[in-house]
Amino acid sequence: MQIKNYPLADVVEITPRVFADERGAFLETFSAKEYAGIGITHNFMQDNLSVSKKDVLRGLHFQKPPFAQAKIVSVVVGKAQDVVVDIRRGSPTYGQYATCILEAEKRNQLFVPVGFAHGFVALEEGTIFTYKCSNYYNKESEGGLLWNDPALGIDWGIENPLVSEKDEVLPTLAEFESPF
Ligand SMILES: Cc1cn([C@H]2C[C@H](O)[C@@H](COP(=O)(O)OP(=O)(O)O[C@H]3O[C@@H](C)C(=O)[C@@H](O)[C@H]3O)O2)c(=O)[nH]c1=O
Repeated sequence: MQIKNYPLADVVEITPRVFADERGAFLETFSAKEYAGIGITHNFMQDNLSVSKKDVLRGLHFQKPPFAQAKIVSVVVGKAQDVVVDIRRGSPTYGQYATCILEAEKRNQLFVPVGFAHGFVALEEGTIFTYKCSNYYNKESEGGLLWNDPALGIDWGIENPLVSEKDEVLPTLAEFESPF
């Protein structure tokens, strides 16, 4: 398992060890024991999967406490540009973002801590994005930030993403009060 730290504290990219042989490949995508060794001690309660057309952008999302979620995100088919924004009040990197290309071929994962807004854009047709969540979905606890807020200045790498109506009306950083 390879670990890469990011400039935003607690965000970690994990690349599990892949055992390749003449049949194909095998890897452990999660092990509570191994991940606890790098500080990820959450009790993961829900696994999600989404399928996206090329240029679909989902985000930026989070759930408010007491339904806040840490996530381990990855791509099993295709490729996505993943983005996390630090919304922890008092954090030295509040309002800053980090980005990571998640690729089925690389098998890499990103750990998204509680206190981050999360989104991604699908870079290939039929991108299948999977993630583990440390809390259950709770509709009333949904929150978000506007993906193209100039104050965030996120370079999504594409011109005209396909964004849901719900995501087009999320607040900007200036309009928003972080629950974290
Ligand atoms: C997230 C979620 C959605 N749903 C339902 C609600 C809705 O009818 C349908 C689609 O929901 P959304 O449009 O919110 O799906 P989506 O835009 O893919 O939402 C996801 O975006 C990424 C960036 C994240 O980080 C996730 O945590 C999640 O917020 O699925 C659930 O039943 N359970 C869930 O956990």
